[in-house]
Amino acid sequence: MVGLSSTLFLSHISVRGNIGAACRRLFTAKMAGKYKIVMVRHGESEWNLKNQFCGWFDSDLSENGKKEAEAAGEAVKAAGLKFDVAHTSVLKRAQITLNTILTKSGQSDIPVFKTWRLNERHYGGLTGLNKAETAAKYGEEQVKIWRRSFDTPPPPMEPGHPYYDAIVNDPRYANEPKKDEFPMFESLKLTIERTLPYWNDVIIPQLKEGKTVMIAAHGNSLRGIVKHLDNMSEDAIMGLNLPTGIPFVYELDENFKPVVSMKFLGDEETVKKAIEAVAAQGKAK
Ligand SMILES: O=C(OP(=O)(O)O)[C@H](O)COP(=O)(O)O
Repeated sequence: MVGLSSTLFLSHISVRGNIGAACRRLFTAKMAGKYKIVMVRHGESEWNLKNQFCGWFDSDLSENGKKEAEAAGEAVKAAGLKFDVAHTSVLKRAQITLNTILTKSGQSDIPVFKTWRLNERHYGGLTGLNKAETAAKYGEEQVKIWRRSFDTPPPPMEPGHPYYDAIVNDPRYANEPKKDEFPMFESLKLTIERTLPYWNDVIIPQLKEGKTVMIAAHGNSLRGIVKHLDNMSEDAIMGLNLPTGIPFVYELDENFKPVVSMKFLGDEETVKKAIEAVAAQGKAK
């Protein structure tokens, strides 16, 4: 289990190799933001455990992932974080993580919004493939491009794909996304294009009302939000990997620019190891 230490503290680590941004974060971390938002990638899923590209497949949490979600809830409670509203995707690994966090931190009665716009990026034809086997077949460099490039999408999910029907004909998508915008693959760029409208039209207005917001979502849908908030370059975002089940805090100024950026609720060494483990998933072994 990628656990949080029992003596929790807020770690503030640089994971992007961007010295200017790191200095800005260290400097601004001392300033109080006007708006607060806490994000978390769901706990480890069954498919994370099996090292399979998951995307829009609705994988359960693994036993370890359930424990990570509980630890995340304890961390939120220990940090004294209280939310007015929460947002999550339509996928159960994010929803269960959110429910667990809210229950553990004694705030399960807040409004929860669920949207496909916070879904993980659609991994197209890679969905269900083992990442290490894919790296052995196509090369680690190609897998890194598929996983982390900004605008190179994975191959499309064709109608004969083993998970095509389960995803395209899932009743939860009966109303949206519309058939003509239903993705068959997504790059990070495309993911951001459908996530940002939700950020701007739903979440920003709630922040403006003075609400503290929680988001439980996915590695790449959250990387898109982080790229936007921290104004990261396409190169810089390639180096960002998000660990499962470790919440992180943003505080924003009146212009919605971060004054506190990606402050993890976990000890620095644990967070660093969890991030490195995600990055290593694309190795051929
Ligand atoms: O479904 C996925 O993300 P999720 O576990 O955050 O939902 C992807 O398989 C994550 O894979 P990546 O880290 O190779 O982009």
